[in-house]
Amino acid sequence: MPELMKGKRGLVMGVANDRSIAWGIAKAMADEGAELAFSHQGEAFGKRVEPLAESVGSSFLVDVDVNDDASLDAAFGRIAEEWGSLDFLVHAIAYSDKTELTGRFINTSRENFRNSLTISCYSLIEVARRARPLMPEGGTILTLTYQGSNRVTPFYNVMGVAKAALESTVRYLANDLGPEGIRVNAISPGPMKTLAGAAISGGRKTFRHTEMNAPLGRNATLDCIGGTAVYLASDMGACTTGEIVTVDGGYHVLGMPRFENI
Ligand SMILES: NC(=O)c1ccc[n+]([C@@H]2O[C@H](COP(=O)([O-])OP(=O)(O)OC[C@H]3O[C@@H](n4cnc5c(N)ncnc54)[C@H](O)[C@@H]3O)[C@@H](O)[C@H]2O)c1
Repeated sequence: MPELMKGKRGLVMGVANDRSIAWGIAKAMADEGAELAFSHQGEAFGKRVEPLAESVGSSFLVDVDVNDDASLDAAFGRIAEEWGSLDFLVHAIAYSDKTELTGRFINTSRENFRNSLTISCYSLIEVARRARPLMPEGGTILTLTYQGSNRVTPFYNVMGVAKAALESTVRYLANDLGPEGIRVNAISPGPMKTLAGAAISGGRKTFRHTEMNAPLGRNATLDCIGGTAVYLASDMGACTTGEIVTVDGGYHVLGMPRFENI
């Protein structure tokens, strides 16, 4: 079996548990021979991430809150010290106050707007700036988005705006870093049953609706998302940057649901 990520080292940010999209990506990367470091948000998540990291042969954990510059500096400092370079980075981080992932969009507060966009979008710029000097021979940066960025999805609210900004950020970073051989792409999975997914009101209905109507009749899986991440981060994706790759059973091509489902 070919090991598409053999000899490549990557930092995976955003594993909270074994249902996290970042974990699906980490497993796929490890299966293809990558060496991994993990960032976790705080000690409680650290305890959950530790055994998962161990199961893919990694004991390289760093505690990062993307709102805390010092924790970002420390994490990238350690990578520079221990590895000297980085081949890929996975940014699977998003946050909005749960109370605004329900009800009407018009009630979005300034504080939660600022916080959601800072954590879910601006943090990609922060990590890209720190990863860049560690990628002198080029590298890959991946983030995660959702189609609520360009189509209204019930209760996705401010996260839709944050994901639209994130997708635009992917294009600007891709253009900025392309001449240095650093590729920046996003994967846009359909709804997944994760901690972040559970924060969105009516998440189960969105999951079921997508599954019922998607051309493939199925939702995304951690394995499918992981496989897409391997393609984008490996040399197979060497000519692809600034792209949003959708992994949703084809749901995004629909103009309206099947008649039998209306
Ligand atoms: N679940 C879905 O339906 C779905 C669909 C498409 C895209 N996504 C995106 O996938 C990404 C990963 O989410 P997930 O669904 O795997 O959920 P998850 O809850 O497993 O992961 C979210 C991660 O974000 C981290 N995070 C939040 N605030 C942070 C901060 N201030 N500093 C550092 N880390 C922070 C959490 O610790 C957690 O590990 C997110 O960007 C999410 O928007 C999710």
